[in-house]
This record gives sequence, C-alpha cells and structure tokens, in this order.
Amino acid sequence: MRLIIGQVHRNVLALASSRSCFVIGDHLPFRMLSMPRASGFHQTAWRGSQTVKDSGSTLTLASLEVQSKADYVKKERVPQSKADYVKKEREPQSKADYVKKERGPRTGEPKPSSRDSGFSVKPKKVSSLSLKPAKSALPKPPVVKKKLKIDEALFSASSFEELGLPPLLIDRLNKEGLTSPTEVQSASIPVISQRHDAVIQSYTGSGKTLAYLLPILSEIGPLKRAREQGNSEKRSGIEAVVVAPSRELGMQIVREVEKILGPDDKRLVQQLVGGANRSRQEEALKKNKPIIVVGTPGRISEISAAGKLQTHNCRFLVLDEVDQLLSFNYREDMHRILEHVGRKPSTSSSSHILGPLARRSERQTILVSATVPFSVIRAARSWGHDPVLVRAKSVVPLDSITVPRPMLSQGDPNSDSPTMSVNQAAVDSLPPSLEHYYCTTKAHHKVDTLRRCIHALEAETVIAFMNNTKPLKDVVFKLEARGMKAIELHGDLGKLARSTVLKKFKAGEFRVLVTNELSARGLDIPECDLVINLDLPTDSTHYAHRAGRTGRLGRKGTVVSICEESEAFIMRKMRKQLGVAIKPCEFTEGQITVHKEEDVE
Ligand SMILES: Nc1ncnc2c1ncn2[C@@H]1O[C@H](COP(=O)(O)OP(=O)(O)OP(=O)(O)O)[C@@H](O)[C@H]1O
Repeated sequence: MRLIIGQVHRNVLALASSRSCFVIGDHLPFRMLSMPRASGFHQTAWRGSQTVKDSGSTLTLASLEVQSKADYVKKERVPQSKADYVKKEREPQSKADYVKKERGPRTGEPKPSSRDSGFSVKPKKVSSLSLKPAKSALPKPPVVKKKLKIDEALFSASSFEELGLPPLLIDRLNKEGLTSPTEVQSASIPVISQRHDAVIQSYTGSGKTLAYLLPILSEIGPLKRAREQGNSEKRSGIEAVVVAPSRELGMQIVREVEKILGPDDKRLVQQLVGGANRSRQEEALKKNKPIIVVGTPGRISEISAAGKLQTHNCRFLVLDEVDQLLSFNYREDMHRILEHVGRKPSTSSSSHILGPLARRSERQTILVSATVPFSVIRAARSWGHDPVLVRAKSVVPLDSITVPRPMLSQGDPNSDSPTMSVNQAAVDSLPPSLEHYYCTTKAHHKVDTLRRCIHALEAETVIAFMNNTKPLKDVVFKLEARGMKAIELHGDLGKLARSTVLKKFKAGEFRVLVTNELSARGLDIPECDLVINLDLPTDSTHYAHRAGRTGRLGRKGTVVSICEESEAFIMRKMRKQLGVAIKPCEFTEGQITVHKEEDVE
C-alpha cells in the first residue's frame, strides 16, 4: 500500500471570504427572574473502570470495546491549551505514522449490514480512514457494509443503579439494551435529580439526550421513583416541555422518550413539531393527556397561545441545542415559552403586589448543547436558580464562571463579545474519535473531489453539507450520474418527504445524503462514517455540529472539508479555534494523500 506525503503550495491566497458570519444572539431581552435557592451545591463525579464483552447486536456498554479509565484518559481529548496544541502540531508525522492508519485488507466476504446486526466488536483496532491501494487488475471485491467499531469509550464505570434511577426505569433501560451511563449522563443525572437548574455541555454524540431525559422520567410518569407515603406531590397535566430547533431533532427526541416509556405508555409523550397537522396535535393533547411534550418553538408557542397547551404546572423545561434556540429567529416564540412554562398566572392580589417575584418559576430549566457560548451562560444565570454547568467530568456553579467559558483558553479573557463567544464556544465540542482533513480544488471540481474522497475512504454512509438549498439537487444529479446513490434533504421538502428521505438514508438505500444546515444539529445516524463540507461552514460552531454527525458515541469518523484554494486559510483558522488537527490532503488514484501540516504553516 502506497502513501504519498506531498507538499502543499505555500502560496495560499489571503483573500477574505465573502461568507457571512452567523452570530448567535448574545442575550434575549426577556424579563427573567432570579431567586436564590437554599439548596447547596454538590460537586459530583462518578467514574471507574468496567470490563466489557461482546454481547451481540444491541449497542450497550457490554457490546463495546471499552478501555479502562486510565486508557481512556490517556487518549481522551484533543489538546486543551494553545501550548498543548502547538506541541501536538509539531509532532513529527512520518510516513510510518500515516501508514499506520491503513486498513487491513478486505476479505471480500459478505458481511451482514451494520444496520441489521448492530455493531461488531473486533479485538483489533481499525481506523475509519482507509487508504486504498492503487487500482489493480484484480477483480473488485463485492461492496459490503462496513461496521463501525467503537473504541473510544465514553462510558464511566457507574451503572444506572449507582445513579439512583428508579428500578422501573432501569428495567426499561435494560430492555432497550442500555446498561451503563455515558460520562455526561453520570454527571447530569444526580445534578438534575437534586433539582438544580443546569447547562449541559458535552461533545456531539455523547448521549446528552438521555442525560436530561432519564432524571426527568425518574420524577414524572409511570416509571418514576416511588415516594414515601405522605410525601407524594400530586400533579396533573404536562410536567415536562422539551424544545428543539428542528422537526427532525424533535421527532428524534420523541422516539427516545417512547423507547424509554415502552409501547404501553408511549402515548404519554406528544410531539408538537411544525409542519405536522396542528389540529391533530391538539386533539392528541386532549385525548392522550401526555406528561411530556417535545416540539419546535413555533408550534409550541402557537398552541400555547391558542390556550390548548397548559404548562403552568410544568416542572421541567429543556432547551436542546440552546445556543441555536437563542438566535434571533426564535426570539418571540422562546419568549412566550420561557414566560409560560412552569409559571403560575399572576392574577392574585399578592402577585400584583409582589410583581415578578410572585410569579417565580418553579420549573427546573435545563439548557443543552455541544457548543456553549457565553450568551448561554448568561441566559442560564438570569433564568435559573443557582444554575450549574455540567460537563462530562465536572460540575461547576455558573456563578463561579467569571470569564467566557469553555472559551477560557483563547483570546482576550476580559472580552465576551458575541463573536468571540461564537468562535470559542466550539472548543471541546468535538468527539475525540474524529479525524479531520481538508483539500482544495476548483469550485466546479468539488463534486468530483467528493466522489473521489468517498471512494478513497471507502465511506458507506456519507453526509455532505452545503450552505444553500438550491445547489443540492445538482450535486445529487451529478453523483447519481456517476453511479453513486444520493438523495437531498432540506427544509423546502414537506414533512413527509423529509422523514421518508431520512428513513431511506438510515436504511442504507442511499450512500450520500446531500443536505444543508438543517441536518447539522442533533441528527443521530450512528452508521455515518464520513461528513463532507462541500461548502465551508460559516464558523467553528457550525463546523462542530456538522462534524458531529459522524463519530457518534465513540465510533470512528472522518470529516473532510472541500474548499477552494482561497479558502484554505479559513480551515487553518478553524483548526486553531477548535483545537483539533485538520490536515491538508488530496485524493488521487483512489487514495488519500495527507500532507504534512508544517508545509502549510
Ligand atoms: N448509555 C448509553 N448506552 C448506549 N447508547 C447510548 C447511551 N446513551 C445514549 N446512547 C446513544 O448514543 C447516541 C448519541 O446520543 P445523543 O443523540 O443523545 O447524543 P448528543 O450528545 O445529544 O449528540 P448531539 O450533540 O449531536 O445532539 C444515540 O444513538 C443514543 O441512543
């Protein structure tokens, strides 16, 4: 197998990109209340080690090749500080280093699809980056579905029992093959159970959805914790509202809740996503009496404004992908949701006298994202009571954060300008198992480069991102014309079409999903082994969410950005902002050629 360590031209043009920068709203001008809570803060950490065996088809800790904590910590994260980063950048990258990445020879034996059989565990380490040998006269082995092996263990040692989840809930989790919490779940579950308002930040694909759903379902619904006699709180109606920025993500969360509740109780979760029939949603609210609703901001606030959604008694409000929900587009709907969910109407005379204090929210507010700009920290402080920041290995009170964080390591620490927040919010948002590359080409050769990239990496489930909707069709057409099964997904498609496209792509009917920012957040397609940026994302936050569609839950994944020569400097900038190695490369004769990073410095 041959690998070329090439030279990259140094004459990188320093042309400024005309791409606009997406700036997340720095704050919402809402009147938010803050009442100190008496309960103390409990710093929590739950970790250890666990032995793992191959247990078959379902994805569980037991089915993963989990390493000891020590192993995990060793390879755990990308460098944190700039100094670390520079050190890593300067490490010699010999030809041997790259050859190490080569995949073993393919046997050609047909393997069952990963979609059918779950994830196989092999004793040997396999990289997702496959460097194919040059074309030979040998007949091609049949195309077989690659199984994505998990070798980055995100799991801490604690079991769900150790986290104090109720037995009924643990039974349901076990039935679904979920036996051990991920690290962010281990950190979040006790914090939320102790009724703290929280910001949950952890990298993409690390299990944030269950990190908030499990403690909520411990408190509400049929699986909840049994209360001591005389200590039971009588509640009725909707007890939790989860808000997500897209229908797809909303529906994905609904499926996750249904999975946990089980077939008999799944009607207790109701979707309120836009694009679906509103009167049917309203009827279902009346008929099924759900305890939890999950929806998009527009639809939730619409139904609430129509008086068909009673959320005053609600105990939990979750904003998933909170940094996106704080953007200007959602301002009015989010305002309504924040003002109404878990808030008693202020009609009594005492509330008139006390004003906003009488309307103090009893709800717990949980804000979730892989990327947490300072605007989110600020919002959490003003909406919550002694809120804490929960990350995979730490829990800290938000009040102790005096400078923008997790963006402390770079830039002027005294500045918390929105731009800085957006850029630095993406630090620590990427799974460590990802490999990042970029290559340059002329605009009209991008699709061809995309095709060559997919072949060279032998990727089987690919998501290609563009910035606009219009060119998606053209890319699909060109790929199909070259015999590569591709399909487009964007917001202009109807709800039914969107879910059909996703279903077909997940089922392996198409190799490439060509899409736009719509699919960048939250979408969980565990089989995705390659993400391609056909247009560069507008900033490092957008890069992080797109990239996070691969490498889910510790699986290997590769991200390749295809750009014009004049845009290469943007990739180097993102590399610095994200603190990960994004290596220059090219695809020729069915193989990837990785260039030395020093060549472009
Ligand atoms: N404890 C667990 N054991 C096994 N699988 C899990 C566990 N927790 C979550 N998962 C699975 O891991 C995948 C990723 O989880 P999830 O979508 O919640 O990640 P995320 O951190 O919210 O990602 P993103 O930031 O992209 O939204 C899902 O397929 C989920 O079902």
